[in-house]
Formats: sequence, structure tokens, C-alpha cells
Amino acid sequence: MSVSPGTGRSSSELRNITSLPVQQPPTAAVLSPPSRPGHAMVCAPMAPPEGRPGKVSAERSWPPRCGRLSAAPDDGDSAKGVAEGRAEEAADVSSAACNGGLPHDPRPPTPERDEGGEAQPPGDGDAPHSDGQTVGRVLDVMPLAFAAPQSSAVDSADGSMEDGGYIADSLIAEGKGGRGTDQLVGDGDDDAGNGDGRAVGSRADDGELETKEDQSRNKRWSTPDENPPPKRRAVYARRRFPPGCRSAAVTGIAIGGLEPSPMFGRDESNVEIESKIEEVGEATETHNCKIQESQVVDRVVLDDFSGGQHVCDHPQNVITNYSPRRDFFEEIDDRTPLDEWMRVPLVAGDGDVRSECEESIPKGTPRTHPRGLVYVKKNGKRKLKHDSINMDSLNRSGKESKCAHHVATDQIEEKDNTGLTTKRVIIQALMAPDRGPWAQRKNSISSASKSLTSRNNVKEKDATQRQELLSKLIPSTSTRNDTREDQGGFSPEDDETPLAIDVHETSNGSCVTLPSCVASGNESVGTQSKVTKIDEKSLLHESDQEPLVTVDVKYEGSLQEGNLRTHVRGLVNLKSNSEHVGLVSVKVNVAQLDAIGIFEDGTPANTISSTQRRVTRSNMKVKQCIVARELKHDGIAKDPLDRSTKVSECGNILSTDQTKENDGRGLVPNTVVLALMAPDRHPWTQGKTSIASASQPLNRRNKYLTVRQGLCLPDISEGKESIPICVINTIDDMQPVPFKYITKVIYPPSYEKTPPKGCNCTNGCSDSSECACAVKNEGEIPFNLNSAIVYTKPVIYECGPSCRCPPTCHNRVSQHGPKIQLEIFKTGKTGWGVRSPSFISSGSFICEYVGEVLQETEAERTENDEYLFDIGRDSDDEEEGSQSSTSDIMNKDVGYTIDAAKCGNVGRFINHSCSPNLHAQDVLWDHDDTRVPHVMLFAEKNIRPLQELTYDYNYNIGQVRQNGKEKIKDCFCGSSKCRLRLY
Ligand SMILES: C[S@@+](CC[C@H](N)C(=O)[O-])C[C@H]1O[C@@H](n2cnc3c(N)ncnc32)[C@H](O)[C@@H]1O
Repeated sequence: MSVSPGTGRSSSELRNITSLPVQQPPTAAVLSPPSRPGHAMVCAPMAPPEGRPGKVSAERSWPPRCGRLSAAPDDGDSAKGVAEGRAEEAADVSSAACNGGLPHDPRPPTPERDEGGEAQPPGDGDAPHSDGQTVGRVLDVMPLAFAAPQSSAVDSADGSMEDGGYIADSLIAEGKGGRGTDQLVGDGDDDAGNGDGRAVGSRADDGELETKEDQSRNKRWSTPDENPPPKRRAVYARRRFPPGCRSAAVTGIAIGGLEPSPMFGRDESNVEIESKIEEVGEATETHNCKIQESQVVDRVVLDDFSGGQHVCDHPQNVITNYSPRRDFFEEIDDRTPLDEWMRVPLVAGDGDVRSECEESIPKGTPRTHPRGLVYVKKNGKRKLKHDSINMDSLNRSGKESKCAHHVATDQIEEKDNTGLTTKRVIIQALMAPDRGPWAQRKNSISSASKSLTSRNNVKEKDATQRQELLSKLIPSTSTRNDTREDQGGFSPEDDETPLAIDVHETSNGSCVTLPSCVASGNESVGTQSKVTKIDEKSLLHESDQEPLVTVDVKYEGSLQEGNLRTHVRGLVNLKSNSEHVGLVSVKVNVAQLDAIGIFEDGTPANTISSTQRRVTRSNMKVKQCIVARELKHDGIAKDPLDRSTKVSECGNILSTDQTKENDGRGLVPNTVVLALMAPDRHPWTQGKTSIASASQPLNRRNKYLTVRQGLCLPDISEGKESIPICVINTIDDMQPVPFKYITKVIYPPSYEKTPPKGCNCTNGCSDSSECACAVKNEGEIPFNLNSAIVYTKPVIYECGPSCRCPPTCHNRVSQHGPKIQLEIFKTGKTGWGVRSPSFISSGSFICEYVGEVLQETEAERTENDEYLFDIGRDSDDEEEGSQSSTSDIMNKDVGYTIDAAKCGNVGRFINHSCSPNLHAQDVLWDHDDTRVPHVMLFAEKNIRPLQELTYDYNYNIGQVRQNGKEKIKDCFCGSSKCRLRLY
């Protein structure tokens, strides 16, 4: 059932969807390569046969000026040459690339069975899969040429999808709708489909549930007879920012010397005010850290609070929203009603700031970003002056982003060691950098880390300790360390990166030696751990010994969804010739290991088994380890080279600090494994240390913790993305329905991209008046030097292959693909979703919405409309004076849609939210054709780790129709601002 606009379809988008079959042709099939039984691929047909009974039709309206309004009735005709040609070609070429023209689900429809609903729970469509997933099947993105019919395979997807609150779509008759269904209701019948007592027609007009923008939009479009129909544009690529935001935002080439604030400016400092520190990592220590650096300003202007609904009905300009019910990282939602938040006064002028940090830092793991409480007071009153310049305590002024709730300059990174200032107040510790320094280039890591003395002390002390120990313990054999980029720098990964164990036993039965593993590189000594990371390279030769001892590491746990850990602990079961010789507790960083799937089937001697309820059992080849062959009770361990290192002793188990939290069960007679030093940084973790921040304190009741619970796939992109994208499902046993993972949009076969006129810059595009691309962007580079977008436009022009500037040009951001670790996970109610284990700062590029570019006429015939995203410019864009491309020669009457049903990337899994944290931005870089821009998703606010990534599909509630009937789909975004309906 492809009735409504699919993903990304705007509320302003109404479509005349025609001939959409309710029943499926008996030729539909689920195909599976015969050579790989159990691996099924499900594909939908390109277009349904005409005249099939049971079809539904949808009426679609177009706004004036959208170009296709008039063309709507004869849309197919007007676009016939192209559309039909496209359709045919698509079937042959483009779609075949993804679909292979595979037949569709052969199941005949039944009255009970909702074609779309059961097939794809929260959505509709005929996607022959269940709940957007397959049961027990491995995602198969293999070429369809290998696919063969396997009609039975679909059965597993039928009827079992609705776990965890999925609501099946249903195409129902007037008055038969019900909450939680995708419905068609009688046109104009407010009661129809109101199974839960809601009035369909008025739901969107519920003033309490809508923003003003919503109201305005709905007012404009909700009554087609009275109001002009909506613009064609699907998702608003532009975010409605407060006045001045765009122009006031600091760009990367503006304001010399200052690191600009992120575009969206909703830095977390306002959240962090009086908020509880999120415990990160393993709770081994807690200490109070006095924030010594903060930006304290005299004055701040808050002339617009991003719509103002969220905050400042308070006459004294209360800035911060904080809900004690929400966790620390909870976003500031500018549309969240005030009463949802506890308002926190931020004071300018006389006041007092007191900051307190409390966090847990795993031993030996320097923390870069503490989080703490900031108390802002001013004689017990709330006060904030209006002004346009922030003056810090040194009377330095910083331009602020007006869209910020409060100032956010980089001066916090520099100084103001005045610490806590009592006379002038404001906020400013703990602002979000352009990008999490822990996750990116670390160019601002100093800001956060330096701001905490104790933190720095730890770090420096660690380094000193390590160096000292290294000099003592490690002979000059570690040549390979000399080239390490992180040499001398102790990042959070140093003690956290995955390590594993391999145990060998020598003939005397008393030694444990190094395995045949890769060298991990850095020699370091655990900070407090007294564990030496031995030069594995120098020991590799010893791995030639025939292992006599096997290691079986078992991880068990009871992690809950969203409660990730960076490290698990487990027991290493030492065996010698199948005889148990002991247990050793070890700790392994599982987040990285599992997520990137470096575990592989290994030899019995080097395996780690991961078992847990509903957790995939996996053999993980141990990659790195350090093994001491002897451990004395004086706390000295000796490695195979007879180098000794101090270790902790924990009962009978001689363990390192990494394991000392364990109960120390097991007996290890004279033989001990010491492990868990910091190995190399893995490519996928470079610059991505924030996984640590996703961790939670250990639940000490869980002695055995799991390896990344619910891991379905280590990398759904199968290596196509530079950063693996794993799939996590802790809800059920299903996996995503197979699709072809692509990283670039597929244009219609007949489409020829016209290279844009590039810039000739050789100076890094720093002169925005000279850079042709900047000129197209109205004289600005929309990205700052940290690659965060700083303002939005209808279309942003990045430099591209036609330009002389290098690929590193800071006006090339989104074209390089995702740089933030993303993962697909099963949500409770909205199918699969996307999140990141990393903190994402506002303005960061997330990913592109990739799929097949279809002409809309063709898109309307797609079976599965769940993954459609209309693209192209809307009329307003031009009215607002945005630069129009000179090569914009296309027929504006032709609309295009990206269909990611069969071919797509991680973007296809991003769900809708009425309070989104992403923003869709049209970007051009490899052509100037504004009909088919790239849809790039950027973070529009700071996003805490594991928070679902969402954008606003912008459906026009009440306007999605099929066969003249309103179609309804409930929204389960869970936002306090939820409009309750997707459409
Ligand atoms: C592009 S897909 C998103 C990924 C999808 N959840 C999946 O499992 O593949 C869009 C579909 O997801 C579902 N969806 C997304 N956001 C939703 C929301 N807030 N409430 C209900 N369903 C939602 C709807 O069925 C929608 O048609």
C-alpha cells in the first residue's frame, strides 16, 4: 500500500497518488540466493499493474507556483516522456540496480491483513517484510542477480512484526480507524478513524500540540478549497530559525581568531545548568571538580529564543530549561512548553556562579569532558539583561549567536581563570564545542579538560606515571611506538581500547605467553593499574609456540537498551589440554569491538564467547593481549620476557586494575593472565573516543557483563561507509529487511549531471568574495572550521570536483559521507531508528539521505512509500532571494523524489519526530541542478549519546489522502510536542 507520502514527505506535500494496489500480484516473491539459504532478499515491484481490483487512489493537491499543481492532473502526461521513459528505464536500469525487477510478495491479501501495516509496522506500504525487518535473517545486500524466488521466506515477516508497540498500518474505511493505525478515513469526516476518540480533522489544529508554525502551516493548507494547497516541497530543508540567526551566526571565515559557535547555538550549557552529571564510564572514582574556567559575561542578548515558546515568557529572561525528570543531556527543545521544564535563572550582572563537577572516571582513563552542576544565582533572583555583546570578565567581548539561548563563544576555551565570578555571571562553562573535541580533532579538547584542574592533573599525572614506568619497564624495543600519532598523548582510548587475550602455555605448564596476535603498539603503563603494556611486537616471535592453553572468555550481563558499556568484564577460562586451570577476570572494550565486528571466528585457543539471553553468540578472535607468565603475590607480574610489572591482587585471582572490580573468583595457580592494555587505535575509532561517554557505570551486581547486547550486524554497509554502522536489536530477534546499501544517490539513467562552475581558490576558499562557491552561498561559507554548519539556506553550495580547492577545503563537508559513528537500532514503536553512541554537537553533519532519484510520477507508483523523500526547491526559496543556480535549467514542473526503499543508506532508517534534532539541508556540490539536490542531514542541536536521531517529516496532517480519503498514521515520536499524527 503506497498511499501516503513516505518518509520525508512534507506536510505541505499532497499528492495525487493513483492506482495504488491494496492487493499484491501473485507474482510477488521474496528472493533468496539459492546459494545462501536463509539469506533472503525482499524487494518490491517497481509499479503495480494497472486496473487491478482493490486499488486505492489518492488525491493530491498542489500549491500554486509549485509548478506541478497544474500539471497534477496530467502529471503523468506532461511528464510522460520523461516519466514513462524513466519508469521503463528505471525498471531496467536504476531500479534494477537495487531491485532487480524482482517479483513481489505473492501472498494474496486477506481482509484482516493490512497490506502495509503488517508488512511494515509503523508505516504502510506493501513492503513484504515485517516490521521493517526480517526474522532471523541476515541482511543480504548481495547483488540481486543471485536472487531467486523463495516465496516462503516472506512468511516469517508476516504477522509477527508488532513487537514493542508497533502499530500496523491499515487502510480502513471511513469510521473504522483506530489509534495506532495507518488509516484511511472518510474525507471530511472528523469522526472517521477516530477509534480513540480523536477527531481526525481537528487533531492537527490542537493548539496545545502545535507550534505556531504548525498552526500557521495547517491553517494555510488544511482546507484545500479555501487555502492554497501546499508547496510541493517535502521536508523543509530549512529550519525556521529565529530572526537574525542566519545572518548573525558566525561562520568559519568570520570573526578572525574566534572559533565560531555552532549554528544552532543551543549549546548544552543551558541544559547543564543545575543538571546532574551524567556518569560516564565505569564508576571507579567520584570527585568534585571545581570548574575553573567559564565564560562569564556581563551582558548577553537574547533577542530571540528560537521561537520563544520554550523559554521566555518569563519577563526576566530565564534562559535555561531543565527538566529534572530528564537526564543530563536532554536537549533543549525550543518548542517545549515552559511548564515542562524547570526554569533556571541565568543572571547577568551581580550574581554568583558555582560549579561543581561530579563524575566517575575509570582509572587510567583521562576524561576530557566532565559534566557538572552550575549554579547560577543572583541574590536569589533571576535576571538577564538584554544586549548584543557578551562581555567576559576580562571585558573581552564576543559576538554571540543570536539563536543561542545564551552566549557561546570559544573564549571559554581560552581563559578566564578567574574561576567563579561573583559579580558577573553567566553560564558558560561546559558549552558545546563545534564538535565534540573528544570525537573530532581535539582542537578544543583543552577547553573542557583544562577547565577542570583535577582532570588535567589526572591526565598529566597519568602521562608522567606512564612515561616513568615505561622507561623503567620497557626496553628500547618499542620502535614501532615512535611513529604513533598518539604517542605521548594519552587519550581516553588509551586505556579503553579493546584488548583481548590469548594464552599459551609452555611446556612447563606454568607460563602464559603472548598469543599469535597482532602487536598493539604502544607501550604504556596503565595509569593506576600498575599493569604494563608490554611491547607485543618484541614478543611476537614467542607466539609461535603451540598454544596449550585455551582461553574462553565468557561475557554475560543484563544490559538494558541504551545502557551501553565501553567495557565488559568476564572470566577467562584457562584450560590446558581441556583441563581447567583457572579463571582470570578480564575487561574488554566491547563497544568498539562489537560494533565494528573485528571479532571473527578464531581458533579455539583464541576465542571469546559472548553469551547472553538474546545476544548473539559470537566468536571473537582475540587480537591483542598481554600475558604475564608469572604473578607473585607481591604484586609483581612477569611477562614472557621476564619483565615485571606490578599488578593488583584480588583474592586468588591476580588481576590488574582493569579487573580488580571483579569478585576475583577463580583460582589461577601460578599462572596469570594480565591483559587489557591499550592497543592501537583502530581506524574506526580514531578521533571517536566518545563511545566512552555512552557508557554507564557498572552495575556491580552484574558480575558478568555482556558484549554489546543485541548486536545484529556489525556493519550494515558492509564496508561501504568509512565508519561501520552496526545494527542493534534488543527488542526482538528481527533484522532489517534486506536492501542494497549504497552511499551515493542513483540518478535516473537518462539524467546527466552537469558539472557546476567551480571556484578557482587556492587559498582555502578563505576569501568569500572570490570563491565562486561562497558567492553562490551569498558570500559566506556555511561551515565553520570544525565542519559544523553555521547557517542554513534553501540550498548550500559546497565546493566540489569542479573546484581548484583541495578535498580538505572547509566548504566540503557533507560530500565526504558520515563521519560520526552511527548505529541502527530497533526502537520500541517506530521500527528501526538511528542513533549514535557518540555525543553529537550542533551543526555536525550526520549523513545524506541516499536512494534512487525518481520522478515523482514514478515515485507515486512505488509500492513502498515508506522511504520516499521529495526533493527540489520550493517556491518560497526563490522568493526569499536565494541564489539561483545559473545552470538551473531543468523543468521545474518535474518533481523528484528520493526512494530509499530498495537502495539506500543509514539515512533511510531515520525516523520522524515532532521535536527533531536533525535538520535536512539541500546541498549541491557535484552539480548545480536544484531539482535534485543532495539531502544532507545535520544536527540542529547537541545530541547526547544514544539519543535517537530524528528529523521532521513535515507531513501536512490531514492532507494525506488516498482514494479521496484522509489517511492517518499516528506518530510515536514521544515528544512532548508530538502532533500525535505523522499524517
Ligand atoms: C524512512 S522510514 C524510517 C525507518 C523505519 N522506522 C524502518 O523501520 O525502516 C519511515 C517510516 O517509519 C515509521 N515512522 C517513522 N517515524 C515515525 C513516528 N514518529 N511515528 C510512527 N511511525 C514512524 C513510519 O512507518 C514511516 O513511514
